[in-house]
Amino acid sequence: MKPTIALTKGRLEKQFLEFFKSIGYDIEPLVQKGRKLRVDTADCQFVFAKGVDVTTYVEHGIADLGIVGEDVLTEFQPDVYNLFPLPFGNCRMALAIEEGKQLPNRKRKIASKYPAITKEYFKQKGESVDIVKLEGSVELAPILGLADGIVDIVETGTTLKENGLIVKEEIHQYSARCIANRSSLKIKRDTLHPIIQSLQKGAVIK
Ligand SMILES: Nc1ncnc2c1ncn2[C@@H]1O[C@H](COP(=O)(O)OP(=O)(O)OP(=O)(O)O)[C@@H](O)[C@H]1O
Ligand SMILES: O=P(O)(O)OC[C@H]1O[C@H](OP(=O)(O)OP(=O)(O)O)[C@H](O)[C@@H]1O
Repeated sequence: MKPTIALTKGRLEKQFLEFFKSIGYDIEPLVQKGRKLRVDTADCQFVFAKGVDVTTYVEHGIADLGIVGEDVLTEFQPDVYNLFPLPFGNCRMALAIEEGKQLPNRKRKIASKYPAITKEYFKQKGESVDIVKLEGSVELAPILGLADGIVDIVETGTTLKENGLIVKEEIHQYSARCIANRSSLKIKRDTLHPIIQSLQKGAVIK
């Protein structure tokens, strides 16, 4: 049986394919997949899902391995093996505010797609905040007066800059990670070993 790998759709998918090709795997069936969500290559079966769902498929053993952002692992704390970092998906989590403004001297309102990371960050600082959960375009929240600041992913900084925001504090650096189902790793050791080895070796070389 081929190993099943759950791959985060979108940004990480594109970067993973480049990486997978660079370490010698045939990605043609993946490039040609169209809207298919399950695709076989010579070596593996791939399923495509949103990041948090990747962790769910791996946690339940439907996928043996997963490729997911470390931000998702930190936010949702799935019960999986967090195996090793991959050389793509680099970004940072940061607290950002409007340029030229300060956080107010009252209980702060912070908007984020990552309420658990936000809560933990302010808890470490000994501060209780009101968290407003958003699903995207988080940079809008301070501009429109919904929040005093945001906790969000920053890569190039373009989205912050073009919306008049600046990083006030960096919280964490992240990359993509390879995760594994706990029992697959034991039961399917022989099937998984070669692919894990080459992903890990490729990640070190890059
Ligand atoms: N601007 C970015 N630059 C680099 N990596 C990013 C960036 N934004 C997100 N990421 C990383 O890529 C992963 C997938 O992000 P992506 O934007 O494709 O999906 P998402 O925003 O989490 O969900 P959605 O599918 O709703 O857009 C994130 O979990 C994070 O690790
Ligand atoms: O620093 P940058 O390179 O500009 O990237 C950062 C932006 O990318 C992500 O959003 P995404 O594009 O996933 O859209 P979303 O806001 O709808 O989640 C993230 O939430 C930031 O908004």
